Amino acid sequence: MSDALVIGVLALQGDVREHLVALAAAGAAARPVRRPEELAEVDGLVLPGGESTTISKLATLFGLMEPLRARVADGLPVYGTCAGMILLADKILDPRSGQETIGGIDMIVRRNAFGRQNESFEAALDIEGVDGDPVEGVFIRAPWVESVGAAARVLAEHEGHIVAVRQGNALATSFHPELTGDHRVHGLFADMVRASRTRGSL
Ligand SMILES: NC(=O)CC[C@H](N)C(=O)O
Repeated sequence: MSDALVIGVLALQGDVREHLVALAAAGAAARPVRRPEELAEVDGLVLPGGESTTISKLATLFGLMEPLRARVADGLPVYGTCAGMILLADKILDPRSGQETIGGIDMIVRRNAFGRQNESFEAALDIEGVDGDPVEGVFIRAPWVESVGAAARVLAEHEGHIVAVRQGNALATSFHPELTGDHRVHGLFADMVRASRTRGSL
């Protein structure tokens, strides 16, 4: 494997390109992931925003669901935004019938909890692990986290609702930092990937 930090973006549906740009700005070699062979080559993976039911159906169709579960269970650093957060939840409160998740974070997520598309909003958030000014969070039909298990750490809340969580190598946010040009959250994730790779090579 090369020295560059390779971070993939699951590219089945959703705002893939914006994450590729944000990851490159955070110093990673960013590439789309559509096939199991591509998944095998990355040091970390972003699950983008989009429609979680569509992404999960396509992941099953493309033969990616089981490899994704296996790699995440094996400690692959992974970052899910919005629909990606839903995919990382061990449990969804209101799943569509047949909706599956990858899992990885012991949390219960409520889909569309912050309302519909036309109720989208931005909010300034203090996020543990991100220094400096608050991060401008963009919420689009966003989920929130109803509750987390003992192993999961809450990194940010908005109006009393949990909107950022980390458990081990898995990070999830209800909002979309890839849409603002502020790449500090992607930088936090790149640091997680770097740390995990260093540990792995010791
Ligand atoms: N912006 C988003 O990713 C929306 C997520 C969408 N509401 C879902 O359930 O997947």
